[in-house]
Amino acid sequence: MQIGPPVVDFIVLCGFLGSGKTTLLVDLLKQESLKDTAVIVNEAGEIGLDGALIADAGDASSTMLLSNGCVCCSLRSSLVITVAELLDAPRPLGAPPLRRVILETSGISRPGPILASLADPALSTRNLRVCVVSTYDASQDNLHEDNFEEAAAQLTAAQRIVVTKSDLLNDEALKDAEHRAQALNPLARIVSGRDRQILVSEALISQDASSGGSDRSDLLDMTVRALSLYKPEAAHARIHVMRASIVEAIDWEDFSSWLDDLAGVCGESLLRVKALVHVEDCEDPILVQSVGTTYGMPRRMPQHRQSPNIIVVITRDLNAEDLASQLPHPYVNLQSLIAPSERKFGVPASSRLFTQRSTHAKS
Ligand SMILES: Nc1nc2c(ncn2[C@@H]2O[C@H](COP(=O)(O)OP(=O)(O)OP(=O)(O)O)[C@@H](O)[C@H]2O)c(=O)[nH]1
Repeated sequence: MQIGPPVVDFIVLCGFLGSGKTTLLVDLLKQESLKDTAVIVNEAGEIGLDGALIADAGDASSTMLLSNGCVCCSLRSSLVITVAELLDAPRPLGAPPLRRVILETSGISRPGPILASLADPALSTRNLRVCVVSTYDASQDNLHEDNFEEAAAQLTAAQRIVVTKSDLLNDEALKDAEHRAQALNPLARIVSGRDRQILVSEALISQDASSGGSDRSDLLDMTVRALSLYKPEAAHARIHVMRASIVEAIDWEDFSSWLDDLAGVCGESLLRVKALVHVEDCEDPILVQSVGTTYGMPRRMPQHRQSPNIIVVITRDLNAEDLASQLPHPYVNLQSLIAPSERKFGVPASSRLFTQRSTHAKS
């Protein structure tokens, strides 16, 4: 029996300027009848061209424009109001209940503040199931120094990275682009392929895209798989993927203060944290995630009682050694996913990517 309002999938579609967000959304609206979907378009300028293209493309039940500002900074309260209005609005005659909202962000938006806005008390009871999807332009350097910070924030926040413009590349170059995208964010699922119809619906409407992987019972498998696909040789020089191990048993207060210290030490350089940890004072492991320095609500995960600890941290311009020296901690040990000796020699064995559940008592 469902308690409370029905689940509405909220897809934050991000990706740097020109990486193919609008084209993806327009293609989706052309190929599917999406009367259960609303679209919100945020454009940093006044012109509203993307909004017009999208409104023309299909039959989403409503298209709303947040223009002349960026949804992650100046328009944060407008986003909350717009989403609340969409959820409260009576449905058009004959339209099914609203199941999905897709927010196309401006190319310069960062997902962290948007996710924080969606956690606003005005929306927190609305049962939004949020998923970040980011486009990755296979034909060029997505992390050019002019756009590095925003693009890094977008790609590392994503549960799904959609490889766009594959038609411009041969098979080998496309594979390289997929590996580069995976190495930026081993926690993301890479959506790629030459069949546009499949790509578009896998990117934006498949069940997987909606759940974001965070509450799926195969979360562990997904994470192990993603990390095992990590190609060290494709790693970006400024993006550091690390794993942390719990050296001795730890309680929740110790672990959460480590998370706070991590955010404090890294500041803007912290891009993503995903952790499933066993703590002494809870029988269930706890899942906690951040996008940027914004942590979501920790959640008990009873279905993962047998899982090992999984703690993955992604930063920019700060490596594990830098962090270890600034964040000394007796119980948590951070290591780079790529040992210096492994950089040239391929994929680390997935069995080494996780710490076993500690059985030590803390002294
Ligand atoms: N060849 C090719 N071109 C594409 C593809 N996707 C997008 N483009 C082109 O890339 C340019 C930018 O695409 P958009 O969809 O507007 O990109 P965007 O991310 O919405 O851009 P902003 O709104 O500026 O952030 C347009 O000229 C598109 O036609 C693709 O899959 N293949």
